[in-house]
Amino acid sequence: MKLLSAAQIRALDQATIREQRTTSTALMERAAIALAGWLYQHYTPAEAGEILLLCGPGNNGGDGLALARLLYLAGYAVRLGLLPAAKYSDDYEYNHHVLPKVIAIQELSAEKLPDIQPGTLVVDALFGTGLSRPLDGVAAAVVRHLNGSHARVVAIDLPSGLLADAPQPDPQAPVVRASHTISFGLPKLAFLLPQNADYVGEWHVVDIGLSPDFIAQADTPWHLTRLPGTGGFDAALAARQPDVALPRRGKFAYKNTFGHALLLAGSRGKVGAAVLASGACLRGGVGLLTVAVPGCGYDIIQTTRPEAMCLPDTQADFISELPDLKPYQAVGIGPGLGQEEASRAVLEKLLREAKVPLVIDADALNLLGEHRELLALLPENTVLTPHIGEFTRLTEKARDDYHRLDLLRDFVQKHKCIVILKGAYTAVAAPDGQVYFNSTGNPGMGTGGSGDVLTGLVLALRADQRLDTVLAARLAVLAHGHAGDLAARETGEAGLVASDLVQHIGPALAVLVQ
Ligand SMILES: NC(=O)C1=CN([C@@H]2O[C@H](COP(=O)(O)OP(=O)(O)OC[C@H]3O[C@@H](n4cnc5c(N)ncnc54)[C@H](OP(=O)(O)O)[C@@H]3O)[C@@H](O)[C@H]2O)[C@@H](O)CC1
Ligand SMILES: [K+]
Repeated sequence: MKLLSAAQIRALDQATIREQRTTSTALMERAAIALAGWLYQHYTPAEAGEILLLCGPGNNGGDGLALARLLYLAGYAVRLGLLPAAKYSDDYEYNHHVLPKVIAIQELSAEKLPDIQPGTLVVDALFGTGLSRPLDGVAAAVVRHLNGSHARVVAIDLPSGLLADAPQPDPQAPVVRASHTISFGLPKLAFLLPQNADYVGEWHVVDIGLSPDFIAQADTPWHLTRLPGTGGFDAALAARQPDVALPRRGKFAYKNTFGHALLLAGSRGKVGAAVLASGACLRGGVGLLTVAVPGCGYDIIQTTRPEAMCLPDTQADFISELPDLKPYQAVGIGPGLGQEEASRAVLEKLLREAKVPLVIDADALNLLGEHRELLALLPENTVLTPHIGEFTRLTEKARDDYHRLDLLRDFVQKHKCIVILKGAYTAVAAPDGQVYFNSTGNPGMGTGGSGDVLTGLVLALRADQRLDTVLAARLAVLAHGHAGDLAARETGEAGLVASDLVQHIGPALAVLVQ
């Protein structure tokens, strides 16, 4: 699914009106009906209490006015706080005109702020995608008052003051802190960035029938990868056509189709990383797996992973030798590797000699960060799986999340590689600069070894001869997160450990088979 800029969303609204021979007033009514439907589902009139709708002068405010009318008609108690302005949008004017006269209206001013008690349900319809400057004056006073009130806040389309697709020009200007944000048709890039989490709260998408043709043709580097069906996501967001699919295994498929992977992992005290990554690789469907470990890891791998072959290094504590690469269709390096000079030399030799896809993680990334000259050796289509700290070591400290996305796109385009930047909405960045955010996973996955599991899974899918690199990376990230969601249903988020992820990779991948 694509994520569009504010300018594209405005064009999408216009295209929808044109193509469907409707009017902007009718489209606003659809938006209001969808919002009302969401509110009916989440709050009965008794749970909602008297709802305060704060409306700005544009179409976001128009949505708020139309919603107030529908809520009133459905038996909810509502009152309005309207921002004074020199000019109002036509659909605002229309919806103001058709308001039932019994609804109480307060004109907002800095001197006379609305009564908001802790727990009051407030709908933020001040500004949406038309925000053209940081909030000041009455609008800023109202938002500060709202943020200080401990109200329950549902934001329409965007929390007011937040831009859909760019950093805030004035960090001092206030932004509404919503509990829920309800977006029309598509989520917004801003929702996926950690710096906005406190403003956006939980976000939801309601379908208002915006032009599918316009969306299909829109050009954007930003995408969200969803699970097929309804699993774990908003119904309106669930992919009818899956965003990515794992091809079914043919009846006569041979294990060569699924490849022979080599994993270089582990050092004294960190052989567990090799165990986790190799387990994930096996559960990820690899044809054959060989694990190269330091001598101290030999018995461990042979015991815990009887399905894998094991190559013990002559060094007991760390990896110092690169095996002959001929038998393998993909090579992964990094989990628990340590940062010994001998291991760095193995990494360098691998980068120079490998003719097959590589997956680079953890300590191997730290070695690349410390020896950046090695980046020039990265074979095309190598997959790197850094978390934010590791990515910073490879590039520079980002000013904010948007700057980090710029750094990410520059990096993959320069090095012709794929970066899986791990986080709440893990981003898969492709060499052409396209970025695919992930929609699965939960905070329980922020636990030791979770990254090792992802590396093993990416390695398995890179060894699969049927998949291209970007598809393999997107599938691995989606299945990894879904495995975490399945596991958390049994363990809870706090009780989730990386081994649980390995156990759930099979069912998580099965959902993606088409
Ligand atoms: N189009 C459609 O069919 C549909 C659209 N929909 C809804 O429309 C929303 C977009 O509406 P919109 O374009 O009217 O923009 P909106 O966010 O209401 O604000 C613009 C107004 O605010 C003003 N203003 C801006 N910044 C300001 C500031 N800092 N401080 C003070 N004023 C400021 C600005 O003034 P100006 O910049 O012109 O001076 C203008 O008057 C979208 O988010 C969705 O909710 C849905 O109904 C679906 C159908
Ligand atoms: K809003």
